[in-house]
Amino acid sequence: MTMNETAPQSLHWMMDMLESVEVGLVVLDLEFRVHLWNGFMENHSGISANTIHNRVLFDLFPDIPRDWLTRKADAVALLNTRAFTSWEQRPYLFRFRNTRPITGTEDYMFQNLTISPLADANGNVEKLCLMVYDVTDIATNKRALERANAQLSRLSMTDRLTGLLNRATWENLVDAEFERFRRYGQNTSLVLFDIDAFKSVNDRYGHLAGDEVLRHIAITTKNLLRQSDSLGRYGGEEFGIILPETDVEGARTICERIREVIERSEVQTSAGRIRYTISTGIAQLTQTPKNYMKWMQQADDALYAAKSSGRNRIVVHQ
Ligand SMILES: Nc1nc2c(ncn2[C@@H]2O[C@H](COP(=O)(O)OP(=O)(O)OP(=O)(O)O)[C@@H](O)[C@H]2O)c(=O)[nH]1
Repeated sequence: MTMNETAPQSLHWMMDMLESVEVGLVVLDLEFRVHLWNGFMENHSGISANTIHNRVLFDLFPDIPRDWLTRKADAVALLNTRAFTSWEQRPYLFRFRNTRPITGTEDYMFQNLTISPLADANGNVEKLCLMVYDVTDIATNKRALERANAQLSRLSMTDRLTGLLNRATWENLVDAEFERFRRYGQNTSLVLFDIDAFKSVNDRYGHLAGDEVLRHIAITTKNLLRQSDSLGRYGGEEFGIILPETDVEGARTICERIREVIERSEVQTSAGRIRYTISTGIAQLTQTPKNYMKWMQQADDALYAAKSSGRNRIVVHQ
């Protein structure tokens, strides 16, 4: 406002600005009746200022969390201070459709909200101003970044071909299980298994078909295990399972089931139908091994014994 302007003129301009600013402005009295509803609010709600004038906000917006907003507004009026809520605490107050073309992936407009006290000439707070900021772009970017980060950390823990835990991640779990045993002495079994004569599968059907066999073994085995068991791809055609709270007899039963299901399966590949078998070594954790690597060595010795005694069988480390 400059000195030359008359007050009504400046008021007119200011009202124009309030009308057209890209922020939602709502003035409410302490009964939540609406006294100002700017263009932003009209455009996004489809409700005109004339319609909503003097109406109680909650009557036209039954979705607004009444208790929450009342508590906030009471505090603002009582303390005569502003309150702020970000989209991360509450994605939106007014359920407006997202109209941004670029961030059209989100259905609703994300909003930051400020509630300001409006005092009269005597300093009494009788009205409140809600300022509604459209932060859909920021929220969408942040969410996309979070999703990308989550995917990256998932990728760095898993094997690309089979989606199973990769060697490093799985070995860490073996180590953790070993430490748990040292403390609590629970039953735990470790399993290593390996596809028999996999080289001849690759030689006969090609590497891509070999890859399909690896995916088949991953899905088949995973479906036969419990959520609490940890399955990993240890090497090329070698896999490992940690079976917590499982003694050697339990482990043998599970491994026998896996062995049988695989022996009966036929993998449909682009190069033809492939049948295959696996050899398995089991080592239950006892006081003997000094570290988890020794425990893995025991399972690997058992696997070697299964291979050298004819394949398609299970050997338990004694
Ligand atoms: N298709 C495919 N083959 C792989 C992959 N990783 C390792 N291999 C193959 O797995 C085969 C392993 O061969 P070997 O170690 O001789 O073992 P094997 O032929 O299974 O014989 P045994 O284990 O003694 O029964 C090799 O031909 C590797 O090329 C992979 O990611 N994809």
